[in-house]
Formats: sequence, structure tokens, C-alpha cells
Amino acid sequence: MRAIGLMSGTSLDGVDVALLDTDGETIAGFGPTGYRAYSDDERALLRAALKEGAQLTDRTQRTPLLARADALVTRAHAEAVELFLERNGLSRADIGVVGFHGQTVLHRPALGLTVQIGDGEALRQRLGIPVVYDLRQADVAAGGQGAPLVPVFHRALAAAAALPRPLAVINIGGVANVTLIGAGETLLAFDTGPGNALIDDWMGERTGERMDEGGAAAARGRADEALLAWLLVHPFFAKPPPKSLDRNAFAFSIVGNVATEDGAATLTAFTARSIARAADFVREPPVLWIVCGGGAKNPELLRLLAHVTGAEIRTGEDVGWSSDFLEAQAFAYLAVRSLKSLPLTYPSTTGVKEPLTGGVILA
Ligand SMILES: Nc1ncnc2c1ncn2[C@@H]1O[C@H](COP(=O)(O)OP(=O)(O)OP(=O)(O)O)[C@@H](O)[C@H]1O
Ligand SMILES: CC(=O)N[C@H]1[C@@H]2OC[C@@H](O2)[C@@H](O)[C@@H]1O[C@H](C)C(=O)O
Repeated sequence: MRAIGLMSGTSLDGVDVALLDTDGETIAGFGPTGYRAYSDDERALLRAALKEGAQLTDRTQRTPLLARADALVTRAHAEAVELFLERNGLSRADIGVVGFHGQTVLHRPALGLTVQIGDGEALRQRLGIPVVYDLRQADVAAGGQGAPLVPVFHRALAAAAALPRPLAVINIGGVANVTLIGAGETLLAFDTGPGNALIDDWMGERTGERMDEGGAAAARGRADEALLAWLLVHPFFAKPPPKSLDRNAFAFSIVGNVATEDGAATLTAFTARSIARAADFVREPPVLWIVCGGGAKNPELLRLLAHVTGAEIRTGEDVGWSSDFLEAQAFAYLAVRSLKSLPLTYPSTTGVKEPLTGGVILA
């Protein structure tokens, strides 16, 4: 089946679109990708929605601001797909399903709450293509973490490539998550801690820039070793998996009032070291770490990761994957799995008791 996957990640940069040919088990082929950026005004609305989302106690509740953000997310995704189809000469009839993640505004699995805004029904109506959405809820309702969801896709990618085991696939978005694939194809996955979100927020506060482009500021700065040691004793890092993290679980202000470069260096090292801690939870440490997500474009982060893991670090591109569109591809894959009632999550990925399917199907 030809499936389109849509992801709007915690970095709030835009909507990623990817086409995938799959039967929900093996990957038959990667199609084109697309992107629809959020404007500054749209991003400001989403940031406000994240703040307001933090107060939600009912996942269906929409304050006026959240309702506006919800409509924006739906519209941006619809535009992203329409543009994508047009640019690639595809018709709606070519597409079997759209996997729609939405925008997470709150993730508190311990309270049974995971909220992704965006209206699946409105998207299906506008596009006239079957939509699978709300892919985290069934897992959370069954006692799982509801995240990460990409590990089944990482497993499919790794199965199709000749890569050594034990292997780690890391996705460094706003939050970072890891999939550890051992000998015998054992799977263990969890969120490792912050990804780029703290670095982005810090740079935004200090320079008005959206990120530390190329890790340049971090590379010029000096990390605060004492602070790093203290940060890494936070119980989240020692907690055995399953575990997942809300984007705003940590705040950039932890670095204090230091020079921009030094703060960037500390936060970048914090991300690298918390990722490396993932190896604590497996008997044999990974011999190869494949880095995907926006963090793969930060050479300073990659350098630090190589240093702290002592292992080989490669980017998704190095092994023929797409770092930028891997999550969107994953949601295409997950949508097809959902249509076939195949599991999306497992005890070793979200802590759910039994392998579990998920997603709301609007055919
Ligand atoms: N050239 C670059 N140099 C440094 N950092 C970069 C660069 N390009 C992207 N990034 C980082 O990657 C981030 C975007 O990552 P990505 O698109 O994987 O996040 P996301 O999909 O929104 O998040 P998540 O996986 O948490 O849902 C940017 O906000 C920035 O921090
Ligand atoms: C609740 C939520 O949206 N979590 C995101 C976030 O961004 C990265 C990490 O935290 C991961 O847990 C997840 O996204 C990916 C796509 C996942 O579920 O695998």
C-alpha cells in the first residue's frame, strides 16, 4: 500500500510529509518527502497551545486558544498533503491511507493523558483519503507510556540493512529517544531525555535564533562539568525503561546566567550524555549508534556522542535513511499496521502489558 505519514514534532518547526510503500511489515520502497513550515505567528500560537495544554485534565477539552491551535494543525497538515500531491503528480486515489500524528501539547502517561491536537475527521473530509490518527491513546489507556512509537519502524529499517548488532538508533528531535536492537533482534526503546528543545530555547532566549546552527555556539563554549554531573543524577536517567518525556520536562534555565556559548555547550553535552546513558540498560553496549532527527545536523553533538559512547556514530544518511523524514515515514508505516491490526507498541517499547495495536481509523 502507498501510505503518507505526517509528523509535527516537538520542535514546532513544521509538518513533515513522507510517502512509503509498505504492507505494514516490510518496507517496499521510500517515496518522495515534503515539508510545510509553520510561520512565526503559527509557531507562536503552537507555543501558547503547549503552555495551555499543560493545564489540561481532560484530553477532549479545548479552550478557545487550543481550539484555534487545533484548527491550525489540521489546516497546516491538509495544506502539506495537498502541496505534496501536486508537486509529485500524485492523485488522492493513489494513496491508501494517511497516518496523522498531530501536535503533542501534553504528554503525562502516568496520569493517563497524552494529547495530540489536530482533527482527524476534518482532515479525512478535506483530503478524501482514509486517515489513521490518535496513535498514542490506546497504549496509554492500556497502561503504556504512549511513546516512543517509532521503534517498530526502526526495527523494520534495521532488518532491511546489513548493520552490526547490538545497534542503537537514536532520534534527536525536541526530545531524544532510542531503539536498542540486540543480537537475536531483541528490542528495547525509550525516551533518553532532552534532545534539541533546550538548546533551541536557550538560543532563542539569548540570540533570537531558532537553533544553534551546526552546533557552532556549543563548539566555542565550555560546558559546566559540575552542573552536568548534578543534572545527570536526576531520577529520570536512572529509571529503568519504559519511560517517556514531555517536551517541557526540563527547562533551559537550568544552566543559569552564563555566556551564550557556555550555556549551549552545557546543554549540548547534557543531551549527549543522557543519550549515552541508554547503554546502562542493556547487557552489551551498542557497537554502532545511528543518529536521526534534526540532531544529526549538529556536528558538535555528534562529536560529543562519539566521545561519550566510545562507539561508532553514523547519521541516518550514512546508512541510506532519511534523518529528517524518518518520523513521517514511521507514521505512514504505523498507519498501515493500524489498518491491519498489527501491534504498534510492545512491553519493551512502551511498557504496555501485551503487544498492542492502536490508532483511530477513518476509512
Ligand atoms: N543545521 C542544524 N544545526 C543544528 N541543529 C539543527 C540543525 N538542523 C536541525 N537542527 C535541530 O533539530 C531540530 C529539529 O529536529 P526534528 O525536526 O527532528 O524535531 P521534531 O521532529 O520536531 O521533534 P521530535 O522528534 O521531538 O518530535 C531543530 O529545532 C534544531 O534544534
Ligand atoms: C508524546 C510525544 O509526542 N513524544 C514524541 C517526542 O518527540 C521525540 C520523543 O518525544 C518521542 O517519544 C515522541 O515522538 C516519536 C515520533 C515517537 O513516538 O517515537
